[in-house]
Amino acid sequence: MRGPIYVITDPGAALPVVEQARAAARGGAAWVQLRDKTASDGDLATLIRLLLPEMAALGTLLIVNDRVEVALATGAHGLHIGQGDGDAAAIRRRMPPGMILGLSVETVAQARLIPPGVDYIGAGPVRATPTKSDHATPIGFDGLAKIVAVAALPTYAIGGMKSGDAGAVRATGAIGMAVVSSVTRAPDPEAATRALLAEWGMP
Ligand SMILES: Cc1ncc(COP(=O)(O)OP(=O)(O)O)c(N)n1
Ligand SMILES: Cc1nc(C(=O)O)sc1CCOP(=O)(O)O
Ligand SMILES: [Mg+2]
Repeated sequence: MRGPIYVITDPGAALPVVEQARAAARGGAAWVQLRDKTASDGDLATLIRLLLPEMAALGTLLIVNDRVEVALATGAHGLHIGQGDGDAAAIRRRMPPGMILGLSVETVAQARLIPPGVDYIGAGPVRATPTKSDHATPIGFDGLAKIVAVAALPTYAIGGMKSGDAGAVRATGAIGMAVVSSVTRAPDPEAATRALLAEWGMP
């Protein structure tokens, strides 16, 4: 199984997205997700093609948020979609073998309906967060534990996750945490990633 720290980039942070991704990978993030609602498909594809070999060399998976066509065209390691981003089963059928598909899950009811072919879920928001203005109702750690139990898939906690949360996340059965601001808005994103990893008992 993949490591516990999943970093999602933020074009609103001071550091350029490309440097956020590099810092997270150097710091030991198992996953980096490129999330930019406004970038053109062309610019996003250029960024993915630049980062893919760098991420692969560091053992980090590069995941694309939302953009099915861009993820497929660039050969990204994976794609992350939310409940409103399309039919996961239909998208899976278009993906080559080995490409990773992640799905957001906000409720136990959604967890019961995860189609085959989803590789992992991001469950949340655990806490309310200003990073995603349209987030669902926060589920807390209790809600997270219920989703983990029903989904029976590798689960990353998301939404307000920060230093000090590793124990509570682990207690729910989730395998890690997905973070935006805890890393991308830290003074030193590489060190912040490393510190989160250390809290999970990873070197
Ligand atoms: C790992 C992970 N989990 C959840 C999300 C949220 O996806 P979604 O609900 O589609 O919202 P947007 O990120 O598209 O605003 C995620 N991106 N990553
Ligand atoms: C991208 C995203 N998805 C969420 C969900 O609940 O599905 S919460 C979120 C933003 C998480 O940002 P931060 O780590 O800064 O709180
Ligand atoms: Mg989405």
